[in-house]
Amino acid sequence: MSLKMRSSKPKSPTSSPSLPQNTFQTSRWGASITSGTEERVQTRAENAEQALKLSKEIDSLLQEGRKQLERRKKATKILLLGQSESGKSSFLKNFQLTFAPKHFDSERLVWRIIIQLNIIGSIKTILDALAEECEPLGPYSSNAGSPNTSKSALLYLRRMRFALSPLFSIESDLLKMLAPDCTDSRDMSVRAGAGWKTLLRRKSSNHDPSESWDVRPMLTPELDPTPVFAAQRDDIIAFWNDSEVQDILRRRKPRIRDTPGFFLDDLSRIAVSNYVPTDSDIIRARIKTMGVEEHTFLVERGRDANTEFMITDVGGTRHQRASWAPFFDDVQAILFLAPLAFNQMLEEDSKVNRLEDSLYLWRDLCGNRLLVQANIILFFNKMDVLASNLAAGVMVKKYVPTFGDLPNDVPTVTKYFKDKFRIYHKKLSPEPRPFLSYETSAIDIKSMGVLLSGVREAILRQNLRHGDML
Ligand SMILES: Nc1nc2c(ncn2[C@@H]2O[C@H](COP(=O)(O)OP(=O)(O)OP(=O)(O)O)[C@@H](O)[C@H]2O)c(=O)[nH]1
Ligand SMILES: [Mg+2]
Repeated sequence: MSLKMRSSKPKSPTSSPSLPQNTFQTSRWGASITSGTEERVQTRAENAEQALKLSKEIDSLLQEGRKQLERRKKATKILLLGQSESGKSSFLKNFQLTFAPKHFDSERLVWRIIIQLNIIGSIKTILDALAEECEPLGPYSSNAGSPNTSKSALLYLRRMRFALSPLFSIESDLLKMLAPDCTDSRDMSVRAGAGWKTLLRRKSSNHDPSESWDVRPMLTPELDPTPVFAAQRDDIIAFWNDSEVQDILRRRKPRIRDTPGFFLDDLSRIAVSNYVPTDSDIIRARIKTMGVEEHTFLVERGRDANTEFMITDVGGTRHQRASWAPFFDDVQAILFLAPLAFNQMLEEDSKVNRLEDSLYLWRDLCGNRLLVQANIILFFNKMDVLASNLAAGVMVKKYVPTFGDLPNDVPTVTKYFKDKFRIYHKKLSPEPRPFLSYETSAIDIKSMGVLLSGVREAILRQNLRHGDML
């Protein structure tokens, strides 16, 4: 629909032959019939011009609205589901990296801060582990602690705690700004729609997007951990590599290397003043999702350039799952992520095994009548973690006795659990539907790019078949 104005543009009053130029026309006191008429004509002309401008603006707004609606109709609509830490937000980042790399790039420095907060979290985990060993009666006790630890460990702990205190005060200030509900970066979560990325961008010093990412400090000095990391780099690396610290950490579970957002092995590269996160760093950065986040972005290149993605990412902890259902409607595919974490417990409930929890969730989804028409694709994510666990000698039968004496290798273990998911899918689906599953490692960005392109194609084909995309 186009909004057309009936009036045509009137001739300019100054060009009208009926209004001869004379000095009174411009004189304030020369008000005359002639000038009054001219004023009216001029006002009318201005009004008409304004109306025309408004009409054009409305036209272009309507056109933009129409385009948006068209894009939305053609959008690829995906819902990411799965327990907390299953990798949903990492999938989202991979989608953005694959289909909207410029958009992904524009957020690079925002992720630097999250990665730095992740590192502060890991340092705190080490200090806590040391404190439990060396100061069992609290930080003011003179007790040397467990017989396994030396007096020098206690001194080391106290020295590092003091040396790194500026980092902890920056952590506290950053969290107040980003995630006021959290006091520790290890629990850092941001509410959907809180606009934390925008907040960080706004706080950044004027970054010129035409420049490559550089050493420019992103935050005001009091809020920027970068200089402190750069100054303490060698001490932090030595602390992390200290043999006594490593001994203490070896006795603890979960292994610090298995915790999300672990970057201590990369300190020599990251704790520098000109650190810019790599794509892979960004995928590995950890921040918990709270609530439901809807992400919309345009495909930036290729034959589908300018078509839209709408990806809904949800928080996966148990108490958040009730909020998923309203988003089941109107999606073309649900990607369900289920890491084969047979040897781990949920963070929010240490009595519940993660794999069992994923199976429960899967059963609920398969049997859900609201989802009878939905395309559900299952991803056994974190395959690299499974492989490293099995390589380290973790035995499946210790956690899942029915696994028995089957070979404790990746193909057998994967098939064993995949069959369980397949059986529930067949038994509980209200109507027969194909069982689609893939094994992934969301931190392997190259393979993810290929896989996600395939997933998108499949989703589009499916919709073409149903006529929705035409
Ligand atoms: N090693 C490894 N780490 C992964 C993989 N997928 C995700 N991660 C990491 O696991 C952590 C948790 O991933 P997220 O994507 O934040 O998990 P989530 O499902 O969004 O979790 P919630 O937001 O709490 O529901 C992050 O640090 C990721 O980098 C994977 O395949 N392998
Ligand atoms: Mg998340």
